[in-house]
Amino acid sequence: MERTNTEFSLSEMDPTFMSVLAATACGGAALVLFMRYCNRQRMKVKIRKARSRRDASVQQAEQAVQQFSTTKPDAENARIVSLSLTELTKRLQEGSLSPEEALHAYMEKALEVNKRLNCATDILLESREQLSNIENCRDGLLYGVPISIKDNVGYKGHDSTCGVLCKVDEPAEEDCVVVTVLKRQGAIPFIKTNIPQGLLNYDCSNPLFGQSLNPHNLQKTPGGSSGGEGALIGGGGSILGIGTDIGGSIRIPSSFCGICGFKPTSNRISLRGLSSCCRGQKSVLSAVGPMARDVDSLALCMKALLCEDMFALDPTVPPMPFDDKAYLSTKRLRIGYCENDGYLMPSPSMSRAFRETRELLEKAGHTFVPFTPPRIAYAMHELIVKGLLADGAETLLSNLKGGPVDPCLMAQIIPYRLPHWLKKTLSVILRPILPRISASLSALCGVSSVPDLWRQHASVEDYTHEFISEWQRLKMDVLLCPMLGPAFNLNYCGKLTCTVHPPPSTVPVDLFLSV
Ligand SMILES: CCCCCCCC/C=C\CCCCCCCC(=O)NCC(=O)O
Repeated sequence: MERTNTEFSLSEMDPTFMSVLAATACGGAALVLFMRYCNRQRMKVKIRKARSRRDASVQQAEQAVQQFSTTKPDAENARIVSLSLTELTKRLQEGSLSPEEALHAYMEKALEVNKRLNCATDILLESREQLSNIENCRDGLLYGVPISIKDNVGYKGHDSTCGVLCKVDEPAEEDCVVVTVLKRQGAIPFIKTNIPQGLLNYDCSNPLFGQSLNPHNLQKTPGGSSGGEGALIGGGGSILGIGTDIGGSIRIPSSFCGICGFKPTSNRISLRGLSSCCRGQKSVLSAVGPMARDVDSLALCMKALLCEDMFALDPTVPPMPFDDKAYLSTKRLRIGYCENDGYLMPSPSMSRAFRETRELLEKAGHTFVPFTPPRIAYAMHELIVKGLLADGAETLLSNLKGGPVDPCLMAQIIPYRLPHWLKKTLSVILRPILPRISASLSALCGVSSVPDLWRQHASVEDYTHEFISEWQRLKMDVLLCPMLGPAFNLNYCGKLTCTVHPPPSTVPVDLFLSV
């Protein structure tokens, strides 16, 4: 057969051209490999830097504690860290205990807990400098109380990493509003605590600081994302901590670690100066709140925060002080209850805890009415998942760029990374057999346009009113519902958000209340 003049074989090509082609290909491949190598080195340097900074602060704190114990050998540290917050504040205010003693007792205990649970990301050595003018805060509600803050709570001169590499070496220029107000109330932030990478997860591990462990069982997670707080407070290394919560980040670690946590309405406490990996997301709002050993401590912290200072520093916060009358009221309540929302079934131990709580409250004279949250599957997929990831997870994924993905997040991230068309196709194929996975995959695509985002926001608004109307129709004062728990195994939480069915549990649990 005759050849056309456009056909030619490789063997007939000019050897010089061939060599240039081969050299270009090799050079290109070498360049890619070199860039990858450089990127990996940069990544390692950042991780090493963050860790060594944390380790150096731990070492300096150990020395400070050592030094203090030689100058004050009779300090009753074990006794100090066993006091409740009410007792501690009383002793500090009457002067039978100094802020210096309280701080060093807690620093010693926190360092011990951190060794066991790996829950600290930074020790705030400035806390010792704060002691020199702490007398100016003598009238503060938290005068001399050492407190812990979650990694993403801005503290001047320190990183708020959110567990991602791109936020290393980006120290806060100022204390955030919450820290400023707490300091003015006499509190002494002395430690920052660990989080899961990107904060959108219920475990507590990231490539910078590693995995935090549960204070009651080292095989389990403390939960997330305020997991370092849960571990530290549950382990006795802090008496009061500050966490943040969008979809359970205060409540879940509180449940897993056997402590109390409170998620106020968003913007009841200022969010100014806090770090996030999905800033600007407005469908499911974040909130700052306290975590502690008992409910009275949560109330005291809320009371301290809801003051003129906060309302002046962040005028977007409604100037509503803490309602002492409502908190102290002994009025019988009308309590809505929902043991099973039909979407996530509580574990047997959590059901038992729920029923025992209900019985106790009924005996105390409170009235119970059944409450069913409206359209729960729709709310989960269309409002929560679609809202949190309205951008198709682009912002979260861009925050993870340039670094390894933590094993606790991997299962959750894989579907986020699928191309849009594949998520949509899989969603259609899976609809008849796995309707929840199908709905989640569709929601993971996010919104398609600005009008679609507005529609999503409008749907959230409508749902909120639907929920409130049902609450009002039943004349409820509060709602009692179970919390996720007991604590899960390490690395399980990312899979939970993928499979969205209840975790099997054989661990007996005591009564953990989410307030
Ligand atoms: C096979 C495909 C199914 C994939 C389904 C994945 C659905 C996951 C969607 C969203 C994840 C939601 C995680 C929410 C975690 C919230 C934690 C939190 O409150 N963080 C906020 C904070 O710390 O401030």
